[in-house]
Amino acid sequence: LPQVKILATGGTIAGTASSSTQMTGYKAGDLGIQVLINAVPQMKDFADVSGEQIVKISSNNMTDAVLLRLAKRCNELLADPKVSGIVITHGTDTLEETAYFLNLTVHSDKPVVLVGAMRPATAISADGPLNLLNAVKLAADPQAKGRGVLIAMNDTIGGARDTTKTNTTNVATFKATELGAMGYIAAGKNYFFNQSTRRHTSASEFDVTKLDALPRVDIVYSHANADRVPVDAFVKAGAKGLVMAGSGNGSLHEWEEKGAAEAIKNGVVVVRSSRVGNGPVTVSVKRYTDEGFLNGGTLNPQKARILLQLALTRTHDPKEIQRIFDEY
Ligand SMILES: NC(=O)C[C@H](N)C(=O)O
Repeated sequence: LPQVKILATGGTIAGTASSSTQMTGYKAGDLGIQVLINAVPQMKDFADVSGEQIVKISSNNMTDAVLLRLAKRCNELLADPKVSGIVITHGTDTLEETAYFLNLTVHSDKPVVLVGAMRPATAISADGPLNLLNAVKLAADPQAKGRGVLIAMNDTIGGARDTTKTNTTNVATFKATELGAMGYIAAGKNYFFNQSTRRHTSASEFDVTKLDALPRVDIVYSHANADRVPVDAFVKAGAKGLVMAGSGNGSLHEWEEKGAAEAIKNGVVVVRSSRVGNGPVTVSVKRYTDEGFLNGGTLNPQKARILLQLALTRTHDPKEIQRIFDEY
């Protein structure tokens, strides 16, 4: 049987509540990985499974330090020819960020699959056990090789780059709304249809082996009447980069634009992204390009932040960073 390692970080998939009907206000990350493995003995028919507890957190509390630990551990484990794939159990709130981070920092074609749950382990119709079984089968499936980091949730295979959490509580929350799912899990099988054309895993230039911290990058959310106060505060806090969650095609209020343009002059790298959720942020108003703003493409603000952090570990040259945003 293929060897699949499960790295556990907590989340609702390991969450417990005081009754089977309690779907909110539960304790995320309560159960250890062995309890989750014991609850799904069916996994043993498909893979030789063993677990490792990395942290036990609700994923809204994810940190750069844990991301780095996960990437390093994945690279170590996948370098072992005996290991076929990795599953990471994770809270759903920031699962897409961890998935994209690993998509850029794991240098292997072997499958790495992120999985979580929307209902705690103690809930009626808990979604965790089947999601976990699906994730392990996907990590053991040679078809899943070379596609970048995957997300297995609700019988759907999502790609790390384009999949996002779209609903606060529903089990059908992970979607790549316009770019689409990579595939389905149906009748016990994995079916692949789509693939990302962007660089990832083995083709990625990012190497975190020697890093123990990441550069500070903050997200500024645009809105009517937005001024420069958040930009100035982040710059003062030491931000090396900013992602602007602009309106529409990365449009900024002229008041916040002024602050951000000044930050660029002082060496902060500023990427325009969008709060809209679909479509590329492109060169729009020529002035933005003249002021040195970079275009975030189709990455949502939280993923643009991850890519900008990694880009800043390699270069501060805006041209190079725009090249990175165009390729990943
Ligand atoms: N469904 C979940 O997993 C939500 C939880 N707060 C988490 O992200 O850890």
